[in-house]
This record gives sequence, structure tokens and C-alpha cells, in this order.
Amino acid sequence: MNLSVHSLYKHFKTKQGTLVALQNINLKIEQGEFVCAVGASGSGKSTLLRLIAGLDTPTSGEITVNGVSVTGPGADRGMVFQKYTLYPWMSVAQNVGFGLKLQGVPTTKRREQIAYYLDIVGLTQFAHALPKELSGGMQQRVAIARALASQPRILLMDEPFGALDAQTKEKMQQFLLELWQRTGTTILMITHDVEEALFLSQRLYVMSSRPGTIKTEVNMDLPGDRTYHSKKHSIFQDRKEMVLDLLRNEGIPEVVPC
Ligand SMILES: Nc1ncnc2c1ncn2[C@@H]1O[C@H](COP(=O)(O)OP(=O)(O)OP(=O)(O)O)[C@@H](O)[C@H]1O
Repeated sequence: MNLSVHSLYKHFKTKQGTLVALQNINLKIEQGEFVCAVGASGSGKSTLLRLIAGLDTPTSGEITVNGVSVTGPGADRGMVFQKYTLYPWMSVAQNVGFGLKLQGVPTTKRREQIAYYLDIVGLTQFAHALPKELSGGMQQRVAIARALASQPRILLMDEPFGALDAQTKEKMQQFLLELWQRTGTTILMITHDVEEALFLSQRLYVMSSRPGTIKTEVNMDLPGDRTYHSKKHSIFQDRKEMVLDLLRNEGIPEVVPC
């Protein structure tokens, strides 16, 4: 599996004129990689992910998965959004199995898949609960299980922990890292949280605002296993300073001369 984004542009027509949301985006993600794109608000992160998911079309440029052009949504790309997008009237198990049902997966196979992915996210005992009976972090784990159950080639995550409190967010980051190590799923996650991006990814793209471009690519080759202690490592701290410096002048509203 590889995901390739080549010379991608996205313009939006607004009342003020044409807004260049993305300008000449080029990136590549290989099988099994965990990559983050980090940028200030308005740098086009969500637009980029929506284009890769096939939920919107580029103005120009090309996105391919395994060499095949993306022309719309597909089961090869699983999506997890910031806000919990579970169906409130369905049980946890029904939510996880929803995509499989749409794909026509037979009941027995579907049950097996649901049980497997509920186990992966540690929610087996909540299979029959309704989403409202779960905490925010648990609901997001159901959303991740649902996305994984369709066995996508790549998991696309749009600020998945943005709505969680600080402690739950930390636990979910650790959980996602372990899940990635166990399953080898290819992940592209966007976030405005620099520490989160540095902690989770093997590689990250730093995006600039107005227009959204890729400013630089950073390798996160931290020594040893990643735990919360990794954040205290001097390499981690140096990279954090570097990325924060790059972003420091971003996201400031344009000044209109008087
Ligand atoms: N459908 C749309 N029509 C017009 N402008 C849009 C549309 N979608 C996004 N934009 C504009 O494109 C730019 C990039 O938006 P986008 O939501 O992708 O940024 P972002 O980096 O994800 O921001 P945030 O972190 O705040 O979610 C913004 O200036 C936004 O106003």
C-alpha cells in the first residue's frame, strides 16, 4: 500500500474571491507508516484529509492509493473524525459492524470481525451498550474499531482526540500507538497539537497557512520504545522547539493596510 499526493491544489470560491486552501501539496506514505500533518488553524489540514478521503475533489493535482486515482470515498480509506460520529440508537457492536453490513459481509463473519475489533480497542464488555453510556474516550475507541473493521488500507484521522480532556487524550495517544504497533495499520493523522504529532508519528509534515503548503518534513527517529518518558528526551524537545518555531508566525490574521 502507498498513498501518494502529487501537486495538489484546492481553491474555494468565497464572497471575497478565490481562497487558495492548498497549494502544491506533495506527500507519500508507505505501508505501515504512522504519519502526522500538523499546522495552525486554517492551514488546510481538514481540506487535505477530506480530499484524500474522496469527500471533496481537488482543483488540480492527483491523489493515488496503490497507484489508483482517488475519485470518491472508498473502503480502502477509513475515516475517524474529531466529533463522535456513532449512531446513538445503535449498540456499540452494531456501530462497529455498520460498514461491514453495508458491504454485505455475512452475519457470522460480521460477528467475528466485530468481536475481534472490540477486543483490539478493549471494549468487549460494552458490546451491547449504547454510545451515550460510554465516556468520550470510549466512544472514540468505538469509532476507531468501526473504521478498522472494514479493513482499510489506510486510516485517516482528523483531530481524533481534539474533543477530549487532557488526561483522556494522553491515554488515547498511548492506546493508538499500541494499536498501531500491534496491527501495523497505515495511519495519516492531522492535528494542531505539535506534541501529539511528534509523540505519535514516525514522520510529520508541517503545514503553513494562507495558502496551505507543506513547509517541511520532520523525521521522528526517537531511540527506544515510545512512552511518556520519550517526551522528555532531548531529541523530542529539540524537534518540538523547531516545529513550534516554524509554526510561530503561522495562523496570524492578515493585516489589512489602512
Ligand atoms: N467549503 C469551504 N468553502 C470555503 N472555504 C473553505 C471551505 N472549507 C475550508 N475553507 C477554507 O479553507 C481554509 C482551510 O480550512 P481547513 O478547515 O482545511 O483548515 P484546518 O487547518 O483544518 O483548520 P482547523 O485546524 O481550524 O480545523 C480555511 O481558510 C477555510 O476557511
